[in-house]
Amino acid sequence: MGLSTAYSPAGSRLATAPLAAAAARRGSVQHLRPRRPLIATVRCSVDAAKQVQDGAATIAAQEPARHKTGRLPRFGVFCPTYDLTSDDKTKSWKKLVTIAVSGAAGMIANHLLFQLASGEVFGQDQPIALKLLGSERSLQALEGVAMELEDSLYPLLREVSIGIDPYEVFEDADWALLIGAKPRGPGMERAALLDINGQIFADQGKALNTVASPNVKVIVVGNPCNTNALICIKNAPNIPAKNFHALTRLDENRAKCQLALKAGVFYDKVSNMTIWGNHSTTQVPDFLNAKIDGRPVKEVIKDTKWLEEEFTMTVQNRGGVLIQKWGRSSAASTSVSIVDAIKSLVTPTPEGDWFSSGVYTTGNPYGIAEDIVFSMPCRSKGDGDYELVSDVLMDDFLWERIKKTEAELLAEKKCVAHLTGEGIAFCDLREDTMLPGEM
Ligand SMILES: NC(=O)c1ccc[n+]([C@@H]2O[C@H](COP(=O)([O-])OP(=O)(O)OC[C@H]3O[C@@H](n4cnc5c(N)ncnc54)[C@H](O)[C@@H]3O)[C@@H](O)[C@H]2O)c1
Repeated sequence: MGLSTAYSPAGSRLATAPLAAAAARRGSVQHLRPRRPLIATVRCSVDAAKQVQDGAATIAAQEPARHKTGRLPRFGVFCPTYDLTSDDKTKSWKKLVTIAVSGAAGMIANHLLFQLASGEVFGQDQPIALKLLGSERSLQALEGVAMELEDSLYPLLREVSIGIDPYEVFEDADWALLIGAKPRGPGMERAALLDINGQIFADQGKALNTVASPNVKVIVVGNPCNTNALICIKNAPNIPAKNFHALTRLDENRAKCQLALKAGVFYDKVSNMTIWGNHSTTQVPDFLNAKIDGRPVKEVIKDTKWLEEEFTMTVQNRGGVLIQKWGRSSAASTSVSIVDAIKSLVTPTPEGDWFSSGVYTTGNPYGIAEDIVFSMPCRSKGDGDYELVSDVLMDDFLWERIKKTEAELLAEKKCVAHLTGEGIAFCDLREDTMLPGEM
């Protein structure tokens, strides 16, 4: 397939010139770039690929350099020298799409990266470049991930690079899938988690603002994902707020599964499933608007008590129960739901249906508080953008619960005021609603 491997030495190519160009494109709002980390991004470049024609020769050739610099060569980072227009099979492929993934050495990414590289997400004519962001601690593991990608011979995977500096890894990204976050340690207050992870997403929002494609689409997975997405939005004023999503698709998929099981139908018969609000136990799986085989759920499942109590609680607590059983948070099904979330934005939503995503509330037609990230029903033409669905039913049961999850998000917002430029944080989270998927 003509992929040639470039084992480029760590720190060999710093991104100062491209960064300046990206900053110039952006115009006025600039953020001061934080201190460059000690280990710079290992970037894929055709130059680097040309340096080496043969992997064994490369390693041998780099040994002296390694001894001189004390740095190890980075494995798994590659870019091709192969010309895509040179044979019939690849001639009709689309322009390369650059996808940045944070937390790339983590459990969710370990599934997701291979789904992305296979063409399952963006299509079999869409070549991709993967730019993997890890923490300093996970850099070596990141090399292992990159090596596995390389060894999988995915024809559509044109480049892999790794790094720990978001200003380098997010450069020119068309998509940013922000998975990396710190898990909550034993005894850690939820407010402390909001602060620690919020700081990560403030930094990453600034980096996206400065170096990513101006129309980058961002999906925030790391928890607490709604508030992390809000922090990103506030730190990336040059990117439309509409481009940011917090992942609630896993909750939607869980809700569809439970309804299908109860109704005794195949899961693809369940449509119009909305998760409202926060990706936490206050989330609201909406059985009022959902349909089974085109009919309102309440016409098919007449057991209202089950819908209001068991169904709702099962969906809300699914992540926590899974952790108890599995000993870790959901990874494979989360990855599948990220794939679903992206596909929902790049393919037209089937007529009459919708999907759930945590999106920015300003201008929403439901009367939900403005300026938070709230899961709501969306439709897309398949162009990466979405519109909110306006024709939804509301009743007292649904509205009461929507207000509860809204109150939680407004309280979370106050906890991170120092990260959104809105003054001094004041954190008064009444209940500790364990986040599905959170350790
Ligand atoms: N929204 C959802 O539906 C959903 C579902 C499941 C899990 N999650 C959340 O996703 C996150 C990741 O889950 P996981 O199972 O992959 O965790 P994991 O611990 O296996 O992986 C996280 C990775 O992120 C890295 N990391 C930490 N800080 C980073 C930073 N600043 N930049 C880049 N990388 C960083 C870590 O080194 C680690 O490799 C968690 O916050 C989890 O709660 C969300």
